Amino acid sequence: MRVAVIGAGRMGSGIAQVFLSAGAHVAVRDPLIDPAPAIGRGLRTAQSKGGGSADEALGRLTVGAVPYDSDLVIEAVPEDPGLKASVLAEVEEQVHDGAVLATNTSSLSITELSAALKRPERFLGMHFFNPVPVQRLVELVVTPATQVLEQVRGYVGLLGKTAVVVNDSPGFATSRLGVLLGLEAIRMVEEGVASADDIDTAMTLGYGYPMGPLRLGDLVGLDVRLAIADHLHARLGPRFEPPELLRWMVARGELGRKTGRGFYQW
Ligand SMILES: NC(=O)c1ccc[n+]([C@@H]2O[C@H](COP(=O)([O-])OP(=O)(O)OC[C@H]3O[C@@H](n4cnc5c(N)ncnc54)[C@H](O)[C@@H]3O)[C@@H](O)[C@H]2O)c1
Repeated sequence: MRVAVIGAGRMGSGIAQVFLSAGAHVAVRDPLIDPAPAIGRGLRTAQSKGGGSADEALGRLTVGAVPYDSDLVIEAVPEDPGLKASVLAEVEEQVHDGAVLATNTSSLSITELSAALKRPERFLGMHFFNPVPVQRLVELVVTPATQVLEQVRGYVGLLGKTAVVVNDSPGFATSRLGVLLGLEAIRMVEEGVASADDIDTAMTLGYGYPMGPLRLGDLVGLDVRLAIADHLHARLGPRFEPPELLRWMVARGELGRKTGRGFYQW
């Protein structure tokens, strides 16, 4: 199979790596960085854990042009609707009519992005999670026009990952539920119901979550959490209104692990 990945940052290089590991030919296009070193490092790590030959897989990587005969093109450029729409429209012209186009957006409307395309029936969201080689879920986000779901479900199976299917709606399934839980946990700290540590322990030991919602917020970045909450608040209404405590922490630069302080000291 032939896959093209547009944008080779954190997500694009991971997506390229897992398709190479699954035996695909992969072309990667990024105007700013050479993706080969990061992908090579990822493939060598996978090899050391029992994966296939990194050198053999790297032999199937090309950098630059998107091949006309690509089966699947995955866009992973920054989260900017105008940039994504123009990249998708441009690449649609460069591949054959039967190619599938996918976006790795984590928050934008798939329906709105599909307005830029001539073949919206061959387009959907393929939401991978970070780090791509480790995370087992791919959220497939479809519009009423999408006709390539079963084909793409097969591609996810080739990667050894699990697909869930979500109709295009704000926050898809993952952010909508994950952010709601995180916001309520912050409101509980704000109201003095319990400490951050006790709220997280309640969910890890009581409900079997691998990580509590406040620790997860610190890892994701509280500024990122706030931006998603603002987006969902605007689209889905008051139940996503960000708590004052979250705004206040972000304003003070308490963003979680990346600044050394959030609900925890890092
Ligand atoms: N980082 C995450 O945890 C995560 C998780 C799921 C989804 N996403 C989504 O994945 C997408 C990419 O995120 P990321 O974290 O990899 O970003 P990133 O900033 O690490 O990488 C984006 C890459 O796109 C490149 N780029 C910019 N303009 C381009 C163009 N016109 N053509 C080709 N490449 C171009 C940049 O040079 C950069 O290397 C975003 O839509 C983001 O919302 C991110």
